[in-house]
Amino acid sequence: MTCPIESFLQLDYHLYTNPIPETFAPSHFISDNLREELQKRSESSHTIPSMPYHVPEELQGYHSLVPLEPITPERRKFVSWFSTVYRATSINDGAAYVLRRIENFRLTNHAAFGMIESWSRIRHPNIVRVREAFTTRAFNDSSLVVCYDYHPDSQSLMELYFRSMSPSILHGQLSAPLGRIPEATLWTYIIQIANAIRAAHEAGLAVRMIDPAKILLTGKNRLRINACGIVDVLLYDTRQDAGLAQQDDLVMFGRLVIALCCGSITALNALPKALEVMSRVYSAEIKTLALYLISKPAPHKTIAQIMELIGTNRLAREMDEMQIANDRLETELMSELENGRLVRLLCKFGFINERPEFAREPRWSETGDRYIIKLFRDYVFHQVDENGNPVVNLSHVLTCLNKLDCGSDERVMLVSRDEQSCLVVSYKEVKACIESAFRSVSAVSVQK
Ligand SMILES: Nc1ncnc2c1ncn2[C@@H]1O[C@H](COP(=O)(O)OP(=O)(O)OP(=O)(O)O)[C@@H](O)[C@H]1O
Repeated sequence: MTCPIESFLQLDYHLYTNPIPETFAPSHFISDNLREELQKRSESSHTIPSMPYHVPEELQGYHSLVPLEPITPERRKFVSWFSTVYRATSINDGAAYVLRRIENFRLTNHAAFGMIESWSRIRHPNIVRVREAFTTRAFNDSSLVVCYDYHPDSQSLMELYFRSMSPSILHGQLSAPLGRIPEATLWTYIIQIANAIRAAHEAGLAVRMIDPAKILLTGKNRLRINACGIVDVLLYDTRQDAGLAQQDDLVMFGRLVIALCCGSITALNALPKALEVMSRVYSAEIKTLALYLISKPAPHKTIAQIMELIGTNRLAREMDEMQIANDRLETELMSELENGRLVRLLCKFGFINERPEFAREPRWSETGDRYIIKLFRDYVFHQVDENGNPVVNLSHVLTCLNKLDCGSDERVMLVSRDEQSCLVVSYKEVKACIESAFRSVSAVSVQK
């Protein structure tokens, strides 16, 4: 989770959708699940821990720094240094980013930042984008800071699959894995990680850290390798040949696959037992792939070959799933597109109806175009039943607004509240009235 500090305020997401009128057709709006997911992301981007924390007010063009993890005594080291991750807002574009600070790190060779530049040129859907790096004394030490894209409400594979487990499982006593990852999901993960490694290797880089704590799940089954480039800077002086480091990537990848299959990060310490668990639970192909990944380096052992081992069938299936997910999102987007259009129409209504400046001039709203708009507003929103009770029918409202927006020739009978006047007009005519009334309001308005 991006905000693991427990005392954060929790929102009840369903308050946004309840109560749902009986006539409410859910297909008019994005699904509750997607709304909840997006709402959580938005909330994560704004939450701050309630416990006190000390951060510089401004840091090389970033402000509003917020730690994304509690600073506890049992912190793990990042290579040989302690690190802290902050969310921060950029002064340049107002967007949120992640700043990973390596504490007490003294940069001896400025050329090391060349590696960050190389990483920043990689734009890949399975790699958290690297933005820039700098050193700073703003934390009262010499710190290295690397800036990454921020993925709100993401969770690392470590948090998702390993941290909630009992210490015996974390420390290698393998039993049937708790919360076993379905094989289809595992293949999705394998393909995405392999794809990220492929992008890095093709650019002549090595990922150097394929660790469950540094792989983020940023959406449903969507992985991104995080914290790229830092190890290149930290170990710049003792850097390894890129080819050897790339071979190491494949071994780390194999270890990760075994850990995910067995539900233990130390599964490799008892390899025969781990392989037995894998054979029991997963297909032979996963075991073959994992064994090949952890095998000794060889000239032909490359990420391209791993892709071949994964097989075109699986890659094609993954592509199908991605396109289906894309279609689903486009459909959801379409319904919100309609809503955006309708909100603009409603705003126009709001600007025109019951303007207090014209209150002393009833002719403004009681004659011509404006009168039609007033009656139409009543027709859309203020319907009553035979007993005079309000009718709240969202479908009626949406249908009318859609017909209005497209200027349909369909006619509608508008009746005044005192039932003394009655007009038959087309939606097209009402639309023209709204346009003209809106134009006359905006002509005398002070544009902001
Ligand atoms: N780019 C990012 N976008 C959103 N959240 C992130 C990003 N990078 C890290 N985080 C979140 O910040 C927190 C700390 O990240 P970090 O990589 O230090 O993980 P960690 O679990 O503390 O690992 P370690 O034990 O190795 O320190 C995690 O909750 C992680 O999900």
